[in-house]
Amino acid sequence: MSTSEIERLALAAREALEPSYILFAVVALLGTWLFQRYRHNAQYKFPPHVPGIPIFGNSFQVPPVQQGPWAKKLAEKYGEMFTCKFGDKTWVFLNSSRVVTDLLERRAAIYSSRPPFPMTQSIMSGDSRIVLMPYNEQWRLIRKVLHQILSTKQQDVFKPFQDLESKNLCWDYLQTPDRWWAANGRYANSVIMSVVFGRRSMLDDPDVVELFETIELFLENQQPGKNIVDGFPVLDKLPKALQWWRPRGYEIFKKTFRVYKKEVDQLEKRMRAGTQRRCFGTDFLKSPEVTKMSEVRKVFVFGTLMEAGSDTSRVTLGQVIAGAATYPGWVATAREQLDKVCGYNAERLPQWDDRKDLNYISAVVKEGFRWRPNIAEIGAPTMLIKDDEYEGYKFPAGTVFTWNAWAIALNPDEYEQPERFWPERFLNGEEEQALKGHWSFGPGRRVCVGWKVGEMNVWIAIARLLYCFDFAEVPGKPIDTMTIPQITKNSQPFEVKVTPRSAAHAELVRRDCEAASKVRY
Ligand code: HEM
Repeated sequence: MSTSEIERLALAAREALEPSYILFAVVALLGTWLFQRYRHNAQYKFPPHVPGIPIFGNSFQVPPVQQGPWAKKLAEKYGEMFTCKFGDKTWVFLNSSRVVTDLLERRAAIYSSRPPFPMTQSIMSGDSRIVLMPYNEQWRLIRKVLHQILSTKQQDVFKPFQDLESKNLCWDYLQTPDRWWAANGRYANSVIMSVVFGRRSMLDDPDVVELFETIELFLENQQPGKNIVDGFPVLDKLPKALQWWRPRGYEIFKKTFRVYKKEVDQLEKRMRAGTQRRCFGTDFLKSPEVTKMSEVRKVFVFGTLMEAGSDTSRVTLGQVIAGAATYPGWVATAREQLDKVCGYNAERLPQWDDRKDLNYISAVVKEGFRWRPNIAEIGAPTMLIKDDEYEGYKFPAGTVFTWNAWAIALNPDEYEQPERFWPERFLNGEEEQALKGHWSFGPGRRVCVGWKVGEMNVWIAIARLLYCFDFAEVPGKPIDTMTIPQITKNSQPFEVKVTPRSAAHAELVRRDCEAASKVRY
């Protein structure tokens, strides 16, 4: 190719990147696509539409964070179902347990896929985050791997780590009570790190801090309306050079991959040196499943475990603490049971074996999941893969459905006095059935694969914290439980005063928990 030809092509490429050309290409592509979609969807019938604007629909109405209260208000206006448009995606919000059960559970075979997310899944996650994978063979393969480590059969693997780490948690609360949020994060992360990588994590571990940063980057970008290409996946067909969001997404991918891979590299190094104790990671790296995965996918299996296993328990512990500070009445009831089992004068910490005698604590944990479902405030979107009809509506394949978590959890038709933290509502003989009575782990086949680990993390930690510590609102800084932020950049989402229940309880923590903070592996 001659020099002048190269110059001509370079000029053409520069011109192609002019904003007016990009705009023209985007509008032409979107216009054609939307027209086709409009004609296609005209044959179908949806629940009431929330009015939006042409092309973008409701994309600019949805708040960037804390969408729960927004979607709850709409449910109050529209009833059991309503429809929104986010870009070219049609979302149907399911606002009652009845319709969630009917569609996402009973018809799970066709309601369990995910819509395409070119930004958050393809670019930012190298197509490898299980939570966003379509319902296909790759999802099944990874789900099976995760199930092997997280299922209820694995309880005995997790219990000793949860025992040790929750003692360390009590120790941290005693030593640095104002760092309770960081302590929750360390606790949850260290349980999963111990099982998966055979190593603990300590308070202020820079790798843990970075991990929580990548989680928040993902959560921020996953909000509907945040990335135009996730609203209009057709834009992914533009030449890569015209995709202005791509470099930002790729930077996030690089950071996320680096954070995950660092742990995997260190694990492999310890394995080569013969110093690594057996753990999930050592077994997984030698398993036949791993040979069917690319390097990125393998690293993301580890990353998913670290990520999903850390933030969720940290947040739920925070919710129960907020519930204790704002509705202290139930704490007294919890302590009646705890004191009866563990002693009225701080004789010993609650143990796993006490669980059968501490059904009130199991009810507290369930109420903690229900009360303000902060992990997925408007649920997680699933995609219908086949046309379907329901109660007079006709949905095309490709429609997105979600359970409106905040709206259901706070609906008085579903729960009496829903805003109140009231564990008694779960004292119904089903205290040990952690998935029953709320949707915080999601419905149907995409139900959280780590629910048992998460529930156990919260159970033992809360039993011990409630036995040993008091939680109170800070004078002049009441906790607004309806607006506890989801994304906090590693700072605590609200202020709370943590003090030992008595000198005897402080002494118990010193006696039984200090040693846990010194264990190293
Ligand atoms: C502590 C409380 C936890 C809560 C409230 C929670 C909540 C959720 C929710 C709402 C979903 C989405 C469900 C759906 O799409 O329908 C989910 C998915 C998931 N969770 Fe959890 N989770 C928790 C703990 C954990 C733990 C400890 C792990 C792993 C160590 C974990 C791993 C996952 C994974 C891998 C998925 C994706 C599953 C899939 O798409 O097939 N979670 N979780």
